[in-house]
Amino acid sequence: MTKVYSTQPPGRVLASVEQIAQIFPSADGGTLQVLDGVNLTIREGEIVALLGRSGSGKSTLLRILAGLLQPSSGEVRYRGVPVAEAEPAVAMVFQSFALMPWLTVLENVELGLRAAAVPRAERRARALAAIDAIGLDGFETAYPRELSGGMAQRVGFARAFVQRPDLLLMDEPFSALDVLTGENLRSELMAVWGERELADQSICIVTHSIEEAVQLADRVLVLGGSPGTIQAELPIHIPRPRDKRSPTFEAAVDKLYALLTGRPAGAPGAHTPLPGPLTHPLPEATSGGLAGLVEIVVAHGGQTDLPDLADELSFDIDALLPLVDAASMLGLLEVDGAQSFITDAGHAWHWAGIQESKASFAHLAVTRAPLVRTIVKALENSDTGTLRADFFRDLLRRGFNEADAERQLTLAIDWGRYGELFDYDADTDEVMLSEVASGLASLLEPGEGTDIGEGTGTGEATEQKPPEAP
Ligand SMILES: Nc1ncnc2c1ncn2[C@@H]1O[C@H](COP(=O)(O)OP(=O)(O)OP(=O)(O)O)[C@@H](O)[C@H]1O
Repeated sequence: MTKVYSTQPPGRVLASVEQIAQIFPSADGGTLQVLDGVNLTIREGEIVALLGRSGSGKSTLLRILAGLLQPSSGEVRYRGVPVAEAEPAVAMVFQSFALMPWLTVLENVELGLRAAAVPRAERRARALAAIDAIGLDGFETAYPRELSGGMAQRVGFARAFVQRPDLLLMDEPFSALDVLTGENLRSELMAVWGERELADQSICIVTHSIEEAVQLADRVLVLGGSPGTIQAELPIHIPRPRDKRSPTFEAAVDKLYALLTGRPAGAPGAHTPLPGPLTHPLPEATSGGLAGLVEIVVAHGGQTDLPDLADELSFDIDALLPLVDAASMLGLLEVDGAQSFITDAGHAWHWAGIQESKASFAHLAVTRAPLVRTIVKALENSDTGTLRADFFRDLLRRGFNEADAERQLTLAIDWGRYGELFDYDADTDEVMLSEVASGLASLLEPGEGTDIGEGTGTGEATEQKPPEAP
């Protein structure tokens, strides 16, 4: 029978990180602070989920916890002893499976034991038992290329189990799988883990899925902010197996949803940077997606419970997050906990004719979306109303990596084009101001704050720096 674990009295501390900060070199030769002042403990026998949005530093924190990455400052301890290198009692499962393509399933599973110099016969016996436990019998001689994603991740689990770790670290292990395969493997993992005899084995799983966190964890830590810190902790006292439709499950999802969408604790404060493109990135939502969300909320009478809406649309709730964030950044929706309400601006935008709705979107984007505002302002301050897109890419790379900077620019161009604020010519790689935007100049007086692109000329914009760590 499956062991029903935790929500039991906490065991002894297995692993802890104290005051961790992580600073990476960024593409432009500067630095990018990903984590700051992170503290967490993992106790024997508990399952902890690290929940956060993309880029919040979850994987970085997990690698630090595993001893695979030395933090810029702070300390990692394992059973009270500072960790200086990869911790042998810790095993890791990766989103990308990370299998050796030239080795068979059996050889992949044996690999860690080989490195630990476990004798051949014991190695083989343990690997076969782990393969058996995770339902891979018959695939021992297969190569990774012959396996489906779900089977490949089973190898990832077997490779971790075979080490008999005290702490299993998992970095979004189900997110590369289709929904059904992921769901199935998640339940099997819990069954296999639950059958194991040792009561002190722990799991720390990184996820951006609220439901996955509630499904698996005894405790959910919400990582967020820039740089990332632990912003909230929610114990999940729901007996296993957990029913997604139960009121307690739904209440936990709502709570986490509110924590993820809410303002970081303590904000705004004296050290809170002014809203700018680097501190307030555009959420991943197109103008078309925003129109769809507003349409749906209007159809629900102007108010909807977001987890219910996700359910209704058969979406994982976190798929809605960027759309909801974008709608609230633009003032089209207001979010209170898990409830969202259409605002007057949202109503006006929805019911207006095409030209009018574009004009009201333009107004909202210029006044409320920092990157759109920065682009309009920089274009206004150039003689020709045209600038190379690289100018904006360079600015964005002060706070984002290459791919995220490009995504931000693409989103801003989509919003700018929809509002007819500016256009982009892919042949010349130039961004051009439209006439509509010129009329919005009065909205761009100093004082409303952007951290790049503010000032009277484009030269000044390049001198702006990413926000300093408080
Ligand atoms: N070795 C590195 N060098 C430079 N930057 C890095 C490095 N590793 C991570 N980063 C950057 O740190 C930030 C946080 O990355 P991380 O992978 O920890 O986030 P995450 O929350 O796990 O995101 P996701 O859910 O998208 O995987 C990102 O901007 C990433 O590009």
